Amino acid sequence: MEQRYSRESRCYKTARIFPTDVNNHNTLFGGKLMAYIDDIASIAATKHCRRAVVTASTDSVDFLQPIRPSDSVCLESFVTWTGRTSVEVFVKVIKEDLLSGERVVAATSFLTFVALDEDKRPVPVPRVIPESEEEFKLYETAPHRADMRRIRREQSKKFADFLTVAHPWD
Ligand SMILES: CC(=O)SCCNC(=O)CCNC(=O)[C@H](O)C(C)(C)COP(=O)(O)OP(=O)(O)OC[C@H]1O[C@@H](n2cnc3c(N)ncnc32)[C@H](O)[C@@H]1OP(=O)(O)O
Repeated sequence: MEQRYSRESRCYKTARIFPTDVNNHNTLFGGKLMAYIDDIASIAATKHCRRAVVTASTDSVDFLQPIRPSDSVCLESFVTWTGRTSVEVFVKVIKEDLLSGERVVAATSFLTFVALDEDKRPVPVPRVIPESEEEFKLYETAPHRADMRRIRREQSKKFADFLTVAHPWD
């Protein structure tokens, strides 16, 4: 079975916070950060699988600290765990006060991507191998998150079956 190190999927993105990126609290708009997260996570997933991938779920996004226009924001992303055809990707968001240099973890996120073959069907992915302390911690705790995802997915499907597809104006 093919395998790859977590570091082989690692990628980074650093950005300034522009006036058009902030909300009415003058902090980074959550939707903007989520777009950055999905973007960088999809790159990490693709680097690991070297195939087309789709986002199956954004499992969690925890906004831990507000990000201000005086900060830069640095996102780091890598594959932490693999199922048969899916990969779990972790994104760490570090904000840095550009004048003082102080850095804080401002947000964390887990996402699941599924690799697809040429016919858009799920296809097996290479196994991931952790190396650093952080990668091991994320790898060891992943089966629990995968169980939670499976339960949530089943609940989601049942809930979707219950929901009406009628438009409110029908
Ligand atoms: C990069 C982008 O912007 S993509 C755009 C947004 N994403 C999309 O449009 C994807 C829409 N969804 C789909 O196409 C499908 O639901 C797929 C491809 C994600 C899954 O297809 P399914 O037919 O349900 O596949 P299947 O049941 O075989 O599951 C395949 C894998 O996906 C995982 N999976 C499926 N749905 C979810 C979910 N909601 N959350 C987490 N994992 C999931 C399964 O656990 C399985 O993983 P495993 O093989 O590692 O055990």
